[in-house]
Amino acid sequence: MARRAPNILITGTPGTGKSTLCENVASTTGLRHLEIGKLVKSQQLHSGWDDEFDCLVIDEEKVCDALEDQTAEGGCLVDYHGCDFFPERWFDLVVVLQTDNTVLWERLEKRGYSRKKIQDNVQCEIMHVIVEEASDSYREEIVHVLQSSTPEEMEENVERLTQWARSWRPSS
Ligand SMILES: Nc1ncnc2c1ncn2[C@@H]1O[C@H](COP(=O)(O)OP(=O)(O)O)[C@@H](O)[C@H]1O
Repeated sequence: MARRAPNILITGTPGTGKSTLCENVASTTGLRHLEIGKLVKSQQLHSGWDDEFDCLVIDEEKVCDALEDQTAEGGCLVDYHGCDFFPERWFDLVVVLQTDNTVLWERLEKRGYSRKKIQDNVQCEIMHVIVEEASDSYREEIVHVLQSSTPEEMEENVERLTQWARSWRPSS
């Protein structure tokens, strides 16, 4: 079945601005913002708490099952800090957000994360973990890495994705 609207994956380390970008693009384009972290909690798509990493252990299969119908229809903005377990066929565009390490540290501190959790996430950003995951999981031509350290960059990213979504046409 052909999609009527594009599906976009917005990924990146926690704190890089995925939710903010998605909320803005959802309001300019009408695409649906699917925040996987919230869905995992509200629909219990996990297998408990990981004490070491201080987060829920998501059940990737259940998450994919829960999203299958919506992604088949199209028009989804999927927001998650990981990207290697979604079916490749779901997405027309994959955006990886990146943030300056010091800026990211401050954002995560404001969020009240523990020192260890901040260090783990900033280390993940320094090592380009999500960029590599996206490059390993999707075709090179649909993966775009965008900077998200300043409000100006956020504005540019919203504009860019809005234009991209508006000019997208289903492939025949
Ligand atoms: N490009 C940016 N410039 C300035 N502040 C930003 C930017 N991106 C995100 N923020 C701020 O950083 C915090 C984390 O953003 P959020 O969208 O929740 O990140 P994520 O969904 O990736 O965890 C929020 O307070 C948000 O306003």
